[in-house]
Amino acid sequence: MIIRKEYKFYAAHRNETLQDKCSNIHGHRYGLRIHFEVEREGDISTLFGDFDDKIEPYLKSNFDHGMLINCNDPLYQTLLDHTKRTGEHFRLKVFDGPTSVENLAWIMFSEITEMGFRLDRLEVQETDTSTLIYTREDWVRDNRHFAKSSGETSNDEKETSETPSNKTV
Ligand SMILES: Nc1nc2c(c(=O)[nH]1)N=C([C@H](O)[C@H](O)COP(=O)(O)OP(=O)(O)OP(=O)(O)O)CN2
Repeated sequence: MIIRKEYKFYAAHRNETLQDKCSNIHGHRYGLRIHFEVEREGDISTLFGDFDDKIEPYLKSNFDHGMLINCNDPLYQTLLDHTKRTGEHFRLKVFDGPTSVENLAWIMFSEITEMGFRLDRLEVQETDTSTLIYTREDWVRDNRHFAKSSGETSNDEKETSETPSNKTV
């Protein structure tokens, strides 16, 4: 059985690796459709509120009204220097690679799995016309890829030992 829950957050980012408009700092209203695998016990499965109790604070503290940033982007150091100089802090979700919707989906799939949920798929809508549908198979394949690229043995369903944002897709 699948329960699909919808969430959204607003965040800035840029893709400095694309030599086009996307290398400018810009923002999106990211739409999420999270497909949770659930089992019913008696008349009901997981309560809808049980998902919200974990996902909403996760999005608020990590993403909403923040910036997705590649730690290899020179802009990241600029932001850190600003914080050092002024004491002003920003909400930054740090990626170890470009802040593509593919990398975002992998990080979120991993971190929501870490909360104890089992996901069937995760849909991330970045613009009015573009949505990434990221399945469990995609996630397992990415885990193997990252494990191989970091020379670790991957236990398929487990994310690699490093935190998700230390990897790129
Ligand atoms: N495969 C991917 N392609 C693109 C990504 C991505 O993460 N993965 N990201 C972008 C940029 O973030 C950009 O902001 C969106 O690009 P754009 O071409 O404007 O996207 P749409 O055509 O979907 O936007 P509409 O406003 O709906 O026309 C680019 N590509």
